[in-house]
Amino acid sequence: MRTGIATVCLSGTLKEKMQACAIAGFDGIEIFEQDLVTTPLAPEDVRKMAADLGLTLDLYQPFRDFDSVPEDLLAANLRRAGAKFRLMSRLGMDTILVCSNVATASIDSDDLRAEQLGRLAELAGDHGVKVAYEALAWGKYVNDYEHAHRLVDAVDHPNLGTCLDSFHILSRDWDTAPIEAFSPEKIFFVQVADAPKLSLDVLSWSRHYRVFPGEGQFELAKFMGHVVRAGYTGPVSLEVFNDVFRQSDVERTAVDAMRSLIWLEEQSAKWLESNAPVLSAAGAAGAVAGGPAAPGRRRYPMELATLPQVAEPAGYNFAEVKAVDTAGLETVLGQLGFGFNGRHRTKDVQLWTMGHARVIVNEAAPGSVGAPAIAALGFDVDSPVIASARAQQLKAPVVPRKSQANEEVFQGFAAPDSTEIFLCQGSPDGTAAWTHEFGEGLEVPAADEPAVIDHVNLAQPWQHFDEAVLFYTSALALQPQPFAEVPSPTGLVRSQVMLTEDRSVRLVLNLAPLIQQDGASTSDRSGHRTTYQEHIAFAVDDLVATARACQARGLEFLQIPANYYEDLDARFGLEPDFLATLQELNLLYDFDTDGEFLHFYTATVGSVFFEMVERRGGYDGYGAPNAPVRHAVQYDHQQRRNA
Ligand SMILES: O=C(O)c1ccc(O)c(O)c1
Ligand SMILES: [Mg+2]
Repeated sequence: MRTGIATVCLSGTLKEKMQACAIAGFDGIEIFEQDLVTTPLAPEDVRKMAADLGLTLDLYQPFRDFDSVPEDLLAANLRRAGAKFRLMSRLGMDTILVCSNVATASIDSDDLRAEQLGRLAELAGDHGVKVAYEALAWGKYVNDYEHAHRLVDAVDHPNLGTCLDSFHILSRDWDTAPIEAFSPEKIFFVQVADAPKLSLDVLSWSRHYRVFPGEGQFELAKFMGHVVRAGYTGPVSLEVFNDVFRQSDVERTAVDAMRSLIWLEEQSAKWLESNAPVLSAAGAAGAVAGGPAAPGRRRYPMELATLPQVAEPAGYNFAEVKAVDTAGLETVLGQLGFGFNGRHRTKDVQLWTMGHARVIVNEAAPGSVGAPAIAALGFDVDSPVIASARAQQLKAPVVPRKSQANEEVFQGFAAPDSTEIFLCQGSPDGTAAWTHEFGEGLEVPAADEPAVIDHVNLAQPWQHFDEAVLFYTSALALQPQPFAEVPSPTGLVRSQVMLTEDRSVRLVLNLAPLIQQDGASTSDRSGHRTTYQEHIAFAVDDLVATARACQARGLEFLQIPANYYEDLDARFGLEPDFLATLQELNLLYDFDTDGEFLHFYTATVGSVFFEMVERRGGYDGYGAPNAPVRHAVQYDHQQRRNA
């Protein structure tokens, strides 16, 4: 698959964008007119720079409001087109994108459109260039890709074809299957963009909220499957208008973009394999009569690369918190019921366990880190080597892990928020071999609480949220859920759950408010996380008993306001004794058709706090109605601490 990206996706000057695209490994680019008009480089210099960088210049765009116009305007439009065709020859480019007309003063006649597009195709032919006609989702009369394609067929000129842009097609919910019947010579270009499902007018949605494939909710593998089956072999090019990407670090965004195409290529191959067309009677000759046709691998003109295959992780292996002064963390873990399982033989780290929940406390060198924070997560996978190869092919940055002989070597990567992700060998009984490297001979029994890590909640810098969704989807095979928005005193917190089918891994990504509670910015320009509160949640069988035991050990609970319990009672009409117990112990509660949820939070240590949860029945959420209470109480604490 030939990869491409439109310059409009990225920040910076044309030169910076081109360099970033080359570094990220793109085959080619689309040049947006704005980027060309505003560059001091001559078209010939742009052409040379692209050649030097190994980039093809695949598409010049956009050319607007050409069709469906009165005769006098057509003459002006043809003159305008001629100028652009001459510019393209200086750039060495052969394809221009022409969008369907959005002007209200245009004329609704397909005959007129076909005639005018025919004149444009003639002129393009004279200049040796090609016109790719795209139906904008908000085009005045042409807003459906099949309509655009019918016009192209009616004109039937070798210099006129269509541009298929997944956004314009999927935002309107058009069926993508008819693409397969298009003649591949008439598909001049394919653009891909994903998007979250929003109820917003389609133009605003398109211009501000497109995201890279895998970061939104469109069925792009299916779209691509139909494109591949049509026989298209040209570039698959990202065209993502996004307010965040346009102001983020250009090289980093280009890598995120490239990752999305590598992933989409694999997903498209998978879609084709699992949706292989049933062979016709003639095609199935030789197959057992009447039997189902074998869904064998079919070859298509476009070659699709695949990646090392990984299953979803089987669970959390460990969570690691890091601090210079670890005393506060040790106290809270002990009060929660964790047992100290000794120090590592060669590293300055401690192991704390409760049931199968393992927390590593990393004693950082003075000055190396700020407040205590979540530093790393370990996931159980079938094969750490295969999972690591996959992550590397998806351009995940490798983190070196120093280790001595006889010690388990973890394969590790930096997630977009700089949390280190380690791929560990899973075991059927949930144990971890590496724990032998801790406290040899010092057999401290873990508490008898059968706990596991239920979920981990990580704050994401605002400019890397979408990148994180794609990272965990593509590298770790977690499934993104639709995002929610939680009101907090510092803003609306975007919260998105990533999970495995069986829920053995639940990872919650929260968009850190721009200004955190102490007034500092949550991330510096490079996107490194500073100190937004994050947490690790453990699941137990009997939360009330756990809370009482924690209370007896002196745990400082997050104090929940009385108003909350009045509201709970109003909403659920709880049994008075039960309600009194919840209030006495600062427990939060939720109920839905699947089951019940009880949970509590600890006070915050540095930027980390802990949560204990009990899931009853099939409750699958996280107590979302309680999240605003948690945010408000934590904010209040912070204010008082700062006062
Ligand atoms: O938003 C637009 O106007 C616009 C322009 C060119 C495109 O290719 C496109 O998909 C949208
Ligand atoms: Mg487009």
